[in-house]
Amino acid sequence: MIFITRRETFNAAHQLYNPHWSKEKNLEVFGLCSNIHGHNWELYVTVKGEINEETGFVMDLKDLSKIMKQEIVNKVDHTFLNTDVEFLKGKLPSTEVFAVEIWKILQPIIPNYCHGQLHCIKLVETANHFVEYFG
Ligand SMILES: Nc1nc2c(c(=O)[nH]1)N=C([C@H](O)[C@H](O)COP(=O)(O)OP(=O)(O)OP(=O)(O)O)CN2
Repeated sequence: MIFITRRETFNAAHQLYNPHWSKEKNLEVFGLCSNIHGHNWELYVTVKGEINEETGFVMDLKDLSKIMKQEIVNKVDHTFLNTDVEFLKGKLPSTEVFAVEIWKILQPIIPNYCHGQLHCIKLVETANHFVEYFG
C-alpha cells in the first residue's frame, strides 16, 4: 500500500456564526472569527492503493488535480462559503465541516479513476492550523 497526495489552493471567505445564537454569544464562542474573514486555503487529497505495474502509478496525479478542481476548487474559489456554495448550504463552514463535505464528494469519485481509494482530506486554513479527515 502506498499513499499519493495532490495539493490545490483557493481563496474563500467564511464566517463562524451560529444563526440560532445571539451576536453576543457568537462573539463569545468564535471571537473575531464570528466576523466575515478570508483565507488562502490549501487542500491536500491523499489516495491510497497499490502501484499499477504498467503505469507505475497508483493514480495519475493529473486526474486527481482535475477532479479536485472540477468538484471542489471551481465551486469554492473566491466565494463566501456560508452562502455561495451549494454543498455547504445550511452548514456552519468550520474547517472540520468543510473537510467532511469535501470527503463526501470525492470519496465515491476516486475509484472511477484507479484501483485506489480516498485516504485523507487535509484542509489548511491558516499557516498555524489545519484539519485531517480520514472518513
Ligand atoms: N476547530 C476550529 N477552530 C477554529 C476554526 C475552525 O475552522 N475550526 N477557525 C477559526 C477561524 O476561522 C480563524 O480565522 C482562525 O484565525 P486565527 O486563529 O487568527 O489564525 P491563526 O491560527 O493563523 O492565528 P494565531 O494567531 O496563531 O491563532 C478559529 N478556530
